[in-house]
Amino acid sequence: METEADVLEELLNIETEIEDVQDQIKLLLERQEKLHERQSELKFLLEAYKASGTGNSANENASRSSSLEDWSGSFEWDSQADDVRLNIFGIPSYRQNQKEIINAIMSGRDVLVIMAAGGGKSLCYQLPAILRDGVALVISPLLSLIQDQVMGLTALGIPAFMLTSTTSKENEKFIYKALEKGEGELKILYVTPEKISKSKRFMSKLEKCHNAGRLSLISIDEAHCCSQWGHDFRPDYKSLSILKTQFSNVPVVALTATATQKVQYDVMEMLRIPKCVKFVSTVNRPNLFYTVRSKSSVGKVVVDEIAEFIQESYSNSESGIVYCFSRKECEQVAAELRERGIAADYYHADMDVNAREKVHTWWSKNKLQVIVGTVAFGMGINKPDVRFVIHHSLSKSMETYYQESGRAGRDGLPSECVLFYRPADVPRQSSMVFYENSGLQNLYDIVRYCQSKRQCRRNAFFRHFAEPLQDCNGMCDNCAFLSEVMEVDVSRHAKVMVSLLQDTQEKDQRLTMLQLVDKMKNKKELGSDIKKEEMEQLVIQLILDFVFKEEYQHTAYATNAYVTIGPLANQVLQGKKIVKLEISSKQKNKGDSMKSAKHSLAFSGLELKLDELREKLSSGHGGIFPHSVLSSQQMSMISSQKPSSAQELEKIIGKLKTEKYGSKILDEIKKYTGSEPPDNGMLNEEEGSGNRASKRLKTRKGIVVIESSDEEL
Ligand SMILES: Nc1ncnc2c1ncn2[C@@H]1O[C@H](COP(=O)(O)OP(=O)(O)OP(=O)(O)O)[C@@H](O)[C@H]1O
Repeated sequence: METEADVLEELLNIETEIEDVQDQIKLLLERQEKLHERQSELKFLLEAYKASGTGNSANENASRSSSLEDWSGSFEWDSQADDVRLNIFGIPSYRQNQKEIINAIMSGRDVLVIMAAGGGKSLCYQLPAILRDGVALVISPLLSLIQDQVMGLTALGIPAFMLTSTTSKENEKFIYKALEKGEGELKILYVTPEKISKSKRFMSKLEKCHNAGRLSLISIDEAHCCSQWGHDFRPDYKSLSILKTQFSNVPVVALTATATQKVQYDVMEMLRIPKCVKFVSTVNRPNLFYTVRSKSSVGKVVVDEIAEFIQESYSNSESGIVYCFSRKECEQVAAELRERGIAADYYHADMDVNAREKVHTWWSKNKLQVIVGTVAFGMGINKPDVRFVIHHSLSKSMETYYQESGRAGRDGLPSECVLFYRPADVPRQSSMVFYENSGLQNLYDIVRYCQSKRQCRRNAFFRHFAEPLQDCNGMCDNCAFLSEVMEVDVSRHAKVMVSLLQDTQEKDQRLTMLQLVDKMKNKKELGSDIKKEEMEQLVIQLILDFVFKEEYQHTAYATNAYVTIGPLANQVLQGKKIVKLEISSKQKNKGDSMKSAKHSLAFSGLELKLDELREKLSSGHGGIFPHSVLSSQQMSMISSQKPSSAQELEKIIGKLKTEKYGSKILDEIKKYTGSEPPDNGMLNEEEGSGNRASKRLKTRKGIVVIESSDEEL
């Protein structure tokens, strides 16, 4: 006979089960959304494969245009464009996609350009701006970016101006006259998006310029700021939709370094350019070496390790950035690096503009080696020779990390990106991003990147940006150091953890991640077979696997993140879900790892430069260098990495004398020139008749072995 208590119990059980089912439905719906997203990405990829007609070559698909139109052919402006490129910009040849983009713009089409940092986006709109009649309008989000661009263009003798809060009355008058009446020389005008959204006066002058047929093109830099899904949404970018509506016959060029499929669609919609020609270059940055290092729970140890890394690897004051989570942390880390003898200063949004500008300028002029910044130190950094970007803590998404780490090596030379990861940093970030669109999903993606000890870091980027995989060439820690990683079954630990958390919740109590790990220490039945750090890793793994979830509580001062039971917790309790953790069985000596990384970097740097030499030497000389010196992948990797001067070459190859691989490459050179390199001075290129290519090789080798040379390549 059922009693009232029995009924009540069953009712409670059913209610709990309903909640459980609802959680699972939510989870499945989220999963469905992700699958839909991936489905459309894969369809896009398939189209790209078909368009290239290759079916399976990742490299050939690294650069994609959305339409089958051929923009690489001959156009009537070719010779004029070549002339401007060479004689005004001083650029000897186009990089991947540049010519095609210029041709599409010159043909009057709207264009969306996705090109990695340092890829050369500016030329794509600046060159057509010079070729086309009239004034090109460029919208760029930051004053500092605009100032740099205008300064650079002015130095090249191009009539470029900006209309911002810093513009003098005199210049403003000149600009308005030029727009309205076509008086004076104005080819490129930079404004911030606020000008479009807030200045009626400016918009009316622009309209007059357009009505007189003098608005040549509209370029929108950092176009991802249009999208709420992007990592840097700016409300003022929304108002840019007016441009295409008002000036429908003027080509719009939207440019950004990164945009997922979702962001691309969003940008096209926002800017009203649905039929634009899309040029997507690879996100691959072959010169960047990606590493994730485990981060100590002791703050001083982390700074010690960062300082050691900088002093060991970049003792010649090579520039770098250290990204921190908070303003306070920035100031602290900068001070501690200074105590350790490193010229470092901090940069964050809480400083006044002058102080920030001063730090940025000092760093740009190499008077300061390291900037320790928050995300505020972001767009507008165009220093080409940043050799390392260190993340003192986790970024909030893969996109943000790609952008921030991508500030390294814009000059194409080998550079390092190191992320210090500690599971305890996850709740710090999650309590900041959980209210953002897809904030947690995005954060968990980068957390997966950090937790993995096996997956190629580069592949994680390719997957994230839905791009065909390319070879990493050993340029990430997981590919370069095959440390022994075991997949350990920790289902037993997970079960105990779930029970513990359930018990706590039943008592109406909450636990943070660290409190949960702390309580696990007292569970004698588990022994001590997994360490505290691994236990932390396990909590995060369980969050990623939907066994746990994070919940937030606001206090007057902060938002706290707690770990609570997630939709798949019962599966673990019932033994239906196996939980595995990647654990390094033999921790590699960090010093050794970094040294090998340096060798690997130096080697790849040498190969980059040697391939350049090989290409140059073999052209017209029947191939003096054998292909065996370099793999074809390395050669294809090289083609986009051209050193522009002997100085660049020298810097890399200067290591020949000391680095492990130097002698190997010297031997190769000897083999193919048949002689020792001259150990003083350089051979005159015009000297002698004999094998000129071989002499030129010796000449290059002169650069290799001699400290100084100003010969241009
Ligand atoms: N075809 C080329 N050959 C050699 N150098 C080039 C070429 N195109 C551009 N560059 C140079 O490459 C550097 C980076 O170019 P640019 O500033 O346009 O990059 P970007 O794509 O805008 O990068 P970011 O997104 O980081 O701002 C500049 O110094 C530029 O002069």
